[in-house]
Amino acid sequence: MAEFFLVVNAGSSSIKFGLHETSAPFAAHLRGLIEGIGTAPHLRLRDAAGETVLERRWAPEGFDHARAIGEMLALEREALGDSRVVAAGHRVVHGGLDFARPVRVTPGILDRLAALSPLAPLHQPHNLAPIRALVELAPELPQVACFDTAFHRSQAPLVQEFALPRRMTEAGIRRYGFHGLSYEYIATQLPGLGLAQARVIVAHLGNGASLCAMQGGRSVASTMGFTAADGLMMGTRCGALDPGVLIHLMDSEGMDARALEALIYKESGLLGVSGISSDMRALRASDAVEARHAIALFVHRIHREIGSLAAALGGLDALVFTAGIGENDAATRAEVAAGCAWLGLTLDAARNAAGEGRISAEGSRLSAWVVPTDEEGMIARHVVEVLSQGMALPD
Ligand SMILES: Nc1ncnc2c1ncn2[C@@H]1O[C@H](COP(=O)(O)OP(=O)(O)O)[C@@H](O)[C@H]1O
Ligand SMILES: CC(=O)OP(=O)(O)O
Ligand SMILES: [Mg+2]
Repeated sequence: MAEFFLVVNAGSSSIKFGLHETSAPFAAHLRGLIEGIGTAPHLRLRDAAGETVLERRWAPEGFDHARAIGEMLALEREALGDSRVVAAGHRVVHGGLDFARPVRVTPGILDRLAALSPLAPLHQPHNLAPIRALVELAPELPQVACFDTAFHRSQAPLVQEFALPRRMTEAGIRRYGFHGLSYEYIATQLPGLGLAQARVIVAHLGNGASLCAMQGGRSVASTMGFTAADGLMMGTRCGALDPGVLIHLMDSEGMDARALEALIYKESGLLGVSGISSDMRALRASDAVEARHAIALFVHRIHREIGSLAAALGGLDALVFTAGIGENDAATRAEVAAGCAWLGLTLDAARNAAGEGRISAEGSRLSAWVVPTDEEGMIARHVVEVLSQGMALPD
């Protein structure tokens, strides 16, 4: 009987899941994506060869993350047939101060992770819900939580600090950084590209977006901070914002914490600026001047932050694009690259249009790449690491 890991990666607008083999390279037997939660829910199920085997669409009303989890578990049961799931691995966005590596989930750990939900309101509750659902359905199933924040713990202590009073830093109000499973996976790919020791900025541009400065396979700095609201402009998040704006809105519009949370996480970014959509595909397809303006601001923020991270690295050798926009939107890559000419980047238009591997021109001082991320494969690898430390997989 075939055995698989169930891997679940709940993002802010999507749930990715897969049945992965239990040994390296942890190939996916089946991959599912439910995207457009909140806008236009759409499921695509792919087999091991990457062929689409099922597509489904739902009306957005009432189709929330809980509904998506229910659909995922039903599809998983249907797909398993005679096979079985021997462990589950989950992306959990915030590990706080305590979780710097993946852990096997226990009821006590689940409570500690739930306490971090206010620090990642768009993610943490959605990350924990499938864990709880599986505890109910299969209490004996080993479950492993893998953290987006863990990869960034290699950063120097100074880099992780805000200029706040010391007692606050000691209480854990620090820069954590996110998208760590994606960056960790990309780090495993860099040696194969001849970039093992290079100074690299990885641009994870999805619905959530961040940059990571990396060298020698480790995170040196990142644009995200205490929460996944910091740094770049995103689908619905504003990114870095003068803290004075928040105080002004409290004073002038009487906004409280919940109203500010909705503003900075759900009503801003590409959606708020364009007034059209949080989805880059919709903005590219639109003729509206507001769509072009939102994209221009998105790209401008990336330019600014690339400068900052290049400084943190003391120079830059390579730029890597990944995630939904980074992997699929050649126009965004070209616009980002145009603002990196001063760093010595020239794109090869044909390679950029092809969107795989090296996309910089011959002779470009700074090289540029498209590397598809694999957060799910990284999670499967962590499941094996964690379970082989503590216990054998159940037979
Ligand atoms: N073909 C495409 N062209 C342009 N943008 C795309 C394309 N496919 C996906 N995207 C963008 O990627 C986003 C989703 O990225 P993803 O990394 O899957 O997000 P998340 O994990 O945060 O839900 C979409 O909101 C959309 O903006
Ligand atoms: C941390 C984060 O922003 O994740 P996502 O891109 O999946 O929303
Ligand atoms: Mg994501």
